Amino acid sequence: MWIKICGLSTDAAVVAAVANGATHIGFVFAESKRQVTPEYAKYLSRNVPKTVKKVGLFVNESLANIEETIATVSLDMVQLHGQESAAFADQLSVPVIKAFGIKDGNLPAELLAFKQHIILLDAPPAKFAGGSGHQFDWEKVDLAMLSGYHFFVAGGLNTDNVLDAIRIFKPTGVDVSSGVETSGVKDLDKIKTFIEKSNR
Ligand SMILES: O=C(O)c1ccccc1N[C@@H]1O[C@H](COP(=O)(O)O)[C@@H](O)[C@H]1O
Repeated sequence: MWIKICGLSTDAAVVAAVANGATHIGFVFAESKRQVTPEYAKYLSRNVPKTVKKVGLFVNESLANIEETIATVSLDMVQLHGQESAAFADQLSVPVIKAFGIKDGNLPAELLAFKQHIILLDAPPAKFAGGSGHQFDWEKVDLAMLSGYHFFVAGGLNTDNVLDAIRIFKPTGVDVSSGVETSGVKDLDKIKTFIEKSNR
């Protein structure tokens, strides 16, 4: 199971994610209360082993700026959380996770064009493009449409519901940000519990 802990902005949270077995860690470079600069993400990454994938999250950012951040931080992957096209994703130099906000359980037709990329299912955008802690309507999703895709489930996951998400979707991975926070700050115990439960 891929386990991605996203929106990291402190050494303690990075250490907790890595030490407890996260396979992916995420840094937000888009507008967000979790936004970090490329230089700071590079600093936070200094002791992260190569086995843990560093993912940079962007929303409708230019190709040039994304590539510059990939180089500065040595990102392994990028997560595109806006309206980026498959043609845009195809041009990036590292593997891409493309996020889709799922409304009323409807998977977008666009999914087909992203077949060679990794998909991330999230709640529809609210104030920001993501990271709202909101869940989408799991029961309405046509799971057969996800056959053949590598995909993360995200959106409002937490230590209480991650096992249900895994049971229902049988995803390649799970992704969390708000659900491992307390009062808006990454909670080291919740990170540990989330990873342990995801690995069950
Ligand atoms: O985390 C953010 O602040 C963020 C900002 C803009 C776009 C996406 C963002 N986060 C991603 O949203 C999903 C769901 O997050 P949550 O667990 O519901 O808080 C996840 O992929 C985050 O990486």
